[in-house]
Amino acid sequence: MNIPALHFQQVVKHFSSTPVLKGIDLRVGRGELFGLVGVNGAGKTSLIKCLLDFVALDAGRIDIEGRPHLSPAARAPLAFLPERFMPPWYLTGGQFLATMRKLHRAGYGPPAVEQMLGALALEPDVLRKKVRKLSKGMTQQLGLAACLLSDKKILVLDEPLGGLDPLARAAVKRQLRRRGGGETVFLSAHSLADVEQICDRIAILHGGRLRFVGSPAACRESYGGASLEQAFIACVGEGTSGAAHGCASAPPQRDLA
Ligand SMILES: Nc1ncnc2c1ncn2[C@@H]1O[C@H](COP(=O)(O)OP(=O)(O)OP(=O)(O)O)[C@@H](O)[C@H]1O
Repeated sequence: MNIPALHFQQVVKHFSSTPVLKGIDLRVGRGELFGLVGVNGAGKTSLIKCLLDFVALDAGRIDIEGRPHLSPAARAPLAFLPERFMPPWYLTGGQFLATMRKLHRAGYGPPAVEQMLGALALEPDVLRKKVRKLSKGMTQQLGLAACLLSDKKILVLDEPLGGLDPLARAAVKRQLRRRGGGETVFLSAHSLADVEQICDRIAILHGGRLRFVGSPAACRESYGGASLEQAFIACVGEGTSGAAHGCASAPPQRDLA
């Protein structure tokens, strides 16, 4: 049997009495580059937090490579880049990467670091600078470098492309597509052009449910529109109750997975 890298089953999450995730079913295959998209506040970060056991599920289950996500051993194959990445301010970039190498129990040395920084279009002097002196984009790139160097099988990246300049974004996308070890990537993003370029499949989260799961091409086909952005707008506009980012009734779902 083909065990998925990530398997969300009827995942429900409320914050106070507000339902954010209303029963998410999703399989992410091994080696897939999977993009989670949705409007601001749709629940993308919440789903990622559920996966990482940063918050408890109200119902449902998540398996990582066939093992319940609540077990620390099940989460061992994950490397994570948070949306608002803030490494310890007092470390230099080099010290941060060395710390992450230990935490990830990875075996890379200075040549791999140098190569990764080059591949991500990041100047090598980030290794000498204190991270508090790095720009937001440079800090994010440093976090991405730690994830990509981690030797972990599943990379969970919350908006890894947000806030990067066009050069850095192109370099990160190239690196994500090129990843050597066949890692699974589960990322959230807002730029649908980026998602279309790099993701094998996407899921559109809206109103607490998945409206669509499938390839970007299938999404365009399903919802029409010349671009994925137009298809996305048609998808999240369909069947809404008029609530800002939610819908009162169960919306239609086109699950092409
Ligand atoms: N700790 C929390 N306590 C209460 N409500 C929360 C908490 N975390 C998230 N929420 C709410 O859950 C909803 C989903 O938030 P979430 O951050 O998951 O959305 P998102 O899709 O990642 O948004 P964005 O694209 O803006 O980053 C929002 O309404 C948010 O206010």
